[in-house]
Amino acid sequence: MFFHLSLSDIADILLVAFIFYQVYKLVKGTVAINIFAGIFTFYVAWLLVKALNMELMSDILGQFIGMGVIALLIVFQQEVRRFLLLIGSKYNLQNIFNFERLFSKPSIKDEVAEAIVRACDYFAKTKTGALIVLSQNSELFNYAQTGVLLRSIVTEELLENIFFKNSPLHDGAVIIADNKILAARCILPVSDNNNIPGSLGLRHRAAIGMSAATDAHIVVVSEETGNITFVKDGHFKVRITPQELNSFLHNDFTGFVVNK
Ligand SMILES: Nc1ncnc2c1ncn2[C@@H]1O[C@H](COP(=O)(O)OP(=O)(O)OP(=O)(O)O)[C@@H](O)[C@H]1O
Repeated sequence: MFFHLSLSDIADILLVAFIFYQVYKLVKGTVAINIFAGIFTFYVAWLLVKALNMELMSDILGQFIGMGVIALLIVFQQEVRRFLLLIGSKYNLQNIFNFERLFSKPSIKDEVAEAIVRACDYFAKTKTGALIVLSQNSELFNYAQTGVLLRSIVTEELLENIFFKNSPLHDGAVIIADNKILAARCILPVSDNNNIPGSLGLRHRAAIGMSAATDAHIVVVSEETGNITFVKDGHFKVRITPQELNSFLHNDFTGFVVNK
């Protein structure tokens, strides 16, 4: 079968691929990826029934897709707004062609892990509350935007300065992405899980909520007890040692006992 591929067809395909990539990058590692996958499956099914000339089925699916777009816009109006804002932001334009990130596995640099471990050890000894989010595949830019964007290198001194009680940035969470401190004073989603022990307050609930909503790993240091807690996938391990923290930061989860 011969088909003609014009320049505008190529531009069309590239544009669609580009938009899909941007949407995928935005939702990768968050719960929204499931919604994205669901919509995509629905759309493919619609194309299939249309190609097979199944008129009734394609009509029903077509109606659903037409209404679905409006429903999605209403349900996700905040996210859509942020997404549109994001497109024009300087940050995103700098990273828009970063295809490398899509295929590379996130890894933490030794010096970054070391700075985090030393700072957390200091927080534990001085009973300084801290909340540090480590991005994995998701950029977490939406969450970073709730705080103060820093984009600075990770040092023990800077982390200690941020969480110092009188610092204007000490409230909320620090987000570390791509081995940089992306933002401080960020607001995280608080978990409403009833099984979380009452001894764990809002800081820990925010860490657990964040780990359930995204693929991020979170380190919490309690102001009350000085305990270091590591959180991932909605699970947490309380009272970890600096050595354990170092292993977990390097994605070695031997000994990560699951608590819910
Ligand atoms: N949604 C949130 N996002 C980010 N940070 C939060 C959030 N909720 C609370 N925090 C941080 O947690 C602090 C309050 O911690 P709280 O004492 O309630 O928690 P905790 O888990 O008992 O911790 P600690 O053991 O340190 O007392 C706030 O000052 C703020 O810095």
